[in-house]
Amino acid sequence: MLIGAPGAGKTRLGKRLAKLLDVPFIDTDKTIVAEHGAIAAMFELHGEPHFRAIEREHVAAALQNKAVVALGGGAVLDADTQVDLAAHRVLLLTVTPEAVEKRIAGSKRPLVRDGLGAWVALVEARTPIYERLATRSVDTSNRPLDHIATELLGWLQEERP
Ligand SMILES: Nc1ncnc2c1ncn2[C@@H]1O[C@H](COP(=O)(O)OP(=O)(O)OP(=O)(O)O)[C@@H](O)[C@H]1O
Ligand SMILES: O=C(O)C1=C[C@@H](O)[C@@H](O)[C@H](O)C1
Ligand SMILES: [Mg+2]
Repeated sequence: MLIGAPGAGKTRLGKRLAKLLDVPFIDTDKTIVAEHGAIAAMFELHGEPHFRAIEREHVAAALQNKAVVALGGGAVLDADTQVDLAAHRVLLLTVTPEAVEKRIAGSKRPLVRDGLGAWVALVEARTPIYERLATRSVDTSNRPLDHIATELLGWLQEERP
């Protein structure tokens, strides 16, 4: 399971890891969009609580699979998801504000549309939760994702504790 801030690299790294492990890749943001349309529109039309409830259903379904799963940045806020993650290897991806600034420029992500200040506030508030749930943490700020993926491969191939 991959968790972490918007722009940390969960989707990109998740795809690479799944390929290396030869298992499916599931991105809960993508499965939500496939069923309900754009996330930004869901936030606008129905509000964040509605989105979180749907996100929880998608996370619960995704965790049933033997797959690499990238969770949306805020999925860890759900109490049931926090409980579920205890049974999985959870990789936290971190990134510095400097590095993420380029990545989220012009972003459609609804909670970081107001720029880097909003991103920093969001990440600061969530960091205790991310760190509590993670079994391992990797910073993606200054390294190519391919290197990170290779480094993690051995860890991921180990049996789950
Ligand atoms: N290690 C890296 N080096 C350079 N660019 C990166 C790195 N990791 C991710 N990026 C870039 O940052 C952007 C965001 O990556 P990605 O979509 O994988 O993040 P995410 O964690 O899935 O974000 P979200 O929570 O919004 O889904 C992409 O444009 C990607 O190319
Ligand atoms: O950090 C968040 O709360 C979000 C991150 C994205 O992955 C999406 O799940 C959505 O835009 C909300
Ligand atoms: Mg993503």
